[in-house]
Amino acid sequence: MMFNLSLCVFLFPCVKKKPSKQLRFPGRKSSKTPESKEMFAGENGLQGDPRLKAIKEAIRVVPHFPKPGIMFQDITTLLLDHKAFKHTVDIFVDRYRNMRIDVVAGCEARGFVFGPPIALAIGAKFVPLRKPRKLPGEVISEAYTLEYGTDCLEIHVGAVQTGERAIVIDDLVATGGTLCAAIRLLERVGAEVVECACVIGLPEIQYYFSAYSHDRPTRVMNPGHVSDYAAYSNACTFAGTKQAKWNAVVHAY
Ligand SMILES: O=P(O)(O)OC[C@H]1O[C@H](OP(=O)(O)OP(=O)(O)O)[C@H](O)[C@@H]1O
Ligand SMILES: Nc1ncnc2[nH]cnc12
Repeated sequence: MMFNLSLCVFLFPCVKKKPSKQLRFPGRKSSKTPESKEMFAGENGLQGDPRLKAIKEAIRVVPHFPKPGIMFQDITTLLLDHKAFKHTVDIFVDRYRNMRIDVVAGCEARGFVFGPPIALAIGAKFVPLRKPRKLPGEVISEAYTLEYGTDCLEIHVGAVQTGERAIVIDDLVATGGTLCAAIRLLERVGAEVVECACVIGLPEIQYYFSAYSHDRPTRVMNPGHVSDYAAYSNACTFAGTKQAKWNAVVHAY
């Protein structure tokens, strides 16, 4: 996996050196630990729920897209299966409907697919976090690093009020860079980020987020794979910034 170290140091000043072997996956035989499969289901009464299997089976995995080595998790096939798509939204709605959520923030582009139906169902506003130069009003921006490149997210100033309770929705967490940028944006405009929710979690990020962070969970349903170095960087970002006290724990399926 290509990784641009100078960019990493610029974006994530808490990352000073490459993770040691021990930091990478100590004691792990496989990235798909039994605990990881059980945590989300256990906490949400979903253990053995056939909907999770249906969701996972509806997601197509395309090897070597958009670059050699990337196992691309394609949610467009999930959208073709209206039952599996509805199950996906229902699972998140069940979790968030009684959590006093004011804001559902979706990350462009695939967070725009899952975020709005969740927002409508729980009675929250939907706030798009967009790629640069797409929002017409006054914006603030956050740069981040991805599994296969770098990017930036923006939010409209005034879309979220100080003290509002927000969740961040996306289809997938790979390195965690997008979620980190989304959290930073929402916190800069005064929101309280309660949780991040993704349909798909890539297993390596689960390890790093579990190792480096604590209280604020990130909810995911399905596993894939990821650049562990970039995941490490983003987990360190959580641990090394003002968000340290409510970081993320990813539960992969
Ligand atoms: O955890 P990360 O390493 O940040 O990667 C996850 C992000 O990458 C993908 O989006 P992408 O930026 O490719 O944009 P797209 O949805 O417009 O294709 C995906 O939909 C997530 O938003
Ligand atoms: N492996 C992957 N599949 C789909 N979207 C992604 N975004 C980052 N990594 C991805």
